[in-house]
Amino acid sequence: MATWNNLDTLASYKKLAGLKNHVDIKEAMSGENGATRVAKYSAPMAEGLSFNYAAKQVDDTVLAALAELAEESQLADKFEELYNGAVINTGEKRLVLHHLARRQLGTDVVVDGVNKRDFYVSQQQKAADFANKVHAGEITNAAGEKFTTVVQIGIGGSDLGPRALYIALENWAKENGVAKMEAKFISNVDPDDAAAVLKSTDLAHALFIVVSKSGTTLETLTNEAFVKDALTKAGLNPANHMLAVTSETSPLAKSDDYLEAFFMDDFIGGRYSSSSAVGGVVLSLAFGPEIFARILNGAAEEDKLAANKNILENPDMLDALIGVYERNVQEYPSTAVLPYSQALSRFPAHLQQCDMESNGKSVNRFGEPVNYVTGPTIFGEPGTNGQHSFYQLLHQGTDIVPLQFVGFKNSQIGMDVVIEDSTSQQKLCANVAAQIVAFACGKKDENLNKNFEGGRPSSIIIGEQLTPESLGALLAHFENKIMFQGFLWNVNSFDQEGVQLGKILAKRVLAHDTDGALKSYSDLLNI
Ligand SMILES: O=P(O)(O)OC[C@H]1O[C@H](O)[C@H](O)[C@@H](O)[C@@H]1O
Repeated sequence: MATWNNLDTLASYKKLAGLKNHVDIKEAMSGENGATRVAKYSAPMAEGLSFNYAAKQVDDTVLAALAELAEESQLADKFEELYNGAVINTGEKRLVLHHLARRQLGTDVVVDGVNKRDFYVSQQQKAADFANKVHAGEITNAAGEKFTTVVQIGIGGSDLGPRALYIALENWAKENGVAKMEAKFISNVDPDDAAAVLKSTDLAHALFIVVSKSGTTLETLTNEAFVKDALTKAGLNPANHMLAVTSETSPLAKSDDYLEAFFMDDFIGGRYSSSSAVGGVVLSLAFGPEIFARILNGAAEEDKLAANKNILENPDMLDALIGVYERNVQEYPSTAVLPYSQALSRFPAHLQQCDMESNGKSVNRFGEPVNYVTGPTIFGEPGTNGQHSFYQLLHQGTDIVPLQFVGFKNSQIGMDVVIEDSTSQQKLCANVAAQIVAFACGKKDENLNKNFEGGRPSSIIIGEQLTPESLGALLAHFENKIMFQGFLWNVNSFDQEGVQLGKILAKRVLAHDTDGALKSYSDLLNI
């Protein structure tokens, strides 16, 4: 059994803390040194991806200290315990089994007589069979016509991951002849969200998936009622158009109002649920079950690498360790995720939840306050768009923001044009290469307003093309990175008590049970 200790009690952490500013990135990345580092500091990921950390503030000395930290904090042992079914989510006393939904790792985990691997596989099979029947026209609307659109109703983890994955493969699927149904998403309780989607959707040919692990989320239940109302007003029977994805213990599971229900369980956290039926049903309907299976395979391949004890061969663990060095030793408050891929436009939004809801904690896994900083603020946008927006602060602002770039050598659609001797894809990739060096090396100018200090660290994940497999590997990389960081900070990354208070107060506002400032704001907003 691994032992769980606070980061600041570890001898290896104290050693690491002595290496503050050990590497001058500007110097390290200039001239031939830079070229040597780019070749040397790269770790293969699954599915042809690679994690290049040449422009991070590391050298062999820092890496050796990070390896000691990984060993002393027993990261690999903790991961092994997690996927073999230990109660890692101490706050809710739950297992953490999203890796098992990808089938590859670990022994069989049996809870209350149920083999969990078999359970997840059976739900995937059920989603696959259902999707195949919809595509074949064996499951149709009341008029016997095929469904053409699928609309997911969910929020947080029941929206962000599946939506990011759908958008990531939408064009790829069309290009590769596997686009089966258009997918849309309703998440916000703002009535304009549901209204806009409903107005642009052919209701008679649409399937709606109500996705809520708990089955109690206000926004989702409200939007479900909103959609049912629209279906009824259109003369359609909601029971012929609605599906549910929920946990077996949720109130939704007991309803007969759905054409079909698919299940996950309490051992898969909302923000880690893309690999379960939460992502599986919508993605199998949109692209076919084979494509969803390919995403899972990519994730499973990355998970295998995450089990490696050697940090130089474990890009997920290494990324996590470098992130903790940046956060706790270098004291950088935030991290930007910058995919140079329009298809990944919602991936940073997914990571915002996955990372900040997991590691935005002030107490350790035993409920005691920690004396060090934990999860950084995460934000991001695709490049090159971000360059024309917030990169000013990243280049010349007073805070240093570590950067995580993602880039692909090839586009998904392949349509391109040569303008001034280069393709658009080449321009995209040229920009990410330029940014890494600009951030690291800077450029001296006598005019301080035009001076670039440099010394701003970044890493890049490079792939051939964004495919189902590489997307799965990318998803798993960040999930595993976040998990390892939670282990290092000794926090429970798998609960989210911090979201409760706002929900409780909103209920009080709606019940007119307010006083003080809550009453004043309620009045100002005309509630
Ligand atoms: O899937 P649900 O139970 O409806 O939950 C949806 C989301 O809402 C909650 O407030 C949590 O903060 C998220 O972790 C969760 O993903």
